Amino acid sequence: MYHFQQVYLYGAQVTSWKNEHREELLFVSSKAVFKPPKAIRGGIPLCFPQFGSQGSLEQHGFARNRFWTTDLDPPQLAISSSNKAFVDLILKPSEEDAKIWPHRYEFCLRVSLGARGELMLTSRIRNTNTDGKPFTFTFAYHTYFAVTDISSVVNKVYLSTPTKIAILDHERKRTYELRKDGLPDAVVWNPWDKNAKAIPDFGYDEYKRMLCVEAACVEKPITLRPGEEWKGRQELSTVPSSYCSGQLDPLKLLKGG
Ligand SMILES: O=P(O)(O)OC[C@H]1O[C@H](O)[C@H](O)[C@@H](O)[C@@H]1O
Repeated sequence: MYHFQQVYLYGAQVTSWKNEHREELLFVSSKAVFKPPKAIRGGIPLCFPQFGSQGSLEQHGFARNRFWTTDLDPPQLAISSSNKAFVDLILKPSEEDAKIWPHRYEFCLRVSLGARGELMLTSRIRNTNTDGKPFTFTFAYHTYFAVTDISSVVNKVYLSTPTKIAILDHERKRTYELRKDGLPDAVVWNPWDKNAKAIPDFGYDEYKRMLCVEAACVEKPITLRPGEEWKGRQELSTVPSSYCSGQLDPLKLLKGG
């Protein structure tokens, strides 16, 4: 039995995902601030409509800093027998948002937990502009994975990555599997010691126990015309093995189904 402890509606951010041993699989800083208007340092913030600082908006866009509401009329999505526990959330622009990003949209997010404990996030973004104008955005699931001890990781954007990514935690003999659709890029980030000290909501030495692997669409921004919809999906699961143990070959994992 897996435990899905918390879906935080602020920023529609998942802040906890536990396995059958009640071990936390996501990292949240001990100094994280759970108070608007600030993104929570950890979990899975959503970056929209801008990833990073390349653009006129605040870093990673505003979606992670907004209150979302429960979507009472969600778009039709297939519900399999193994995917019955879910919550539908929606974000629409406020008048203030429209001043900094002059577009109308509906961002529908479904967060679901599968029978094997897999955590799935499906984002559907629709252009609802009535002035006939298209809009363009970049996007990422900025997932903070909890790891035992970070070894050698650099801040990099990988373009056109495979749809499956494996993150190996040798010490815990745990491998995270990240599957993604509609998200061709992947950003790997860890602030490391000096930068971590400059982040106020990040605890001393906590950089050693986290790794962000972000399923993203950053190289080629997405453009939607009115009425068009984009879908981006991320699925996280774990397998109790590691490359070191010889039970899992990452190359086979990436090639496999
Ligand atoms: O501090 P934040 O705005 O949450 O951003 C945290 C980090 O996110 C991404 O991974 C970027 O590549 C980093 O440059 C950035 O520092």
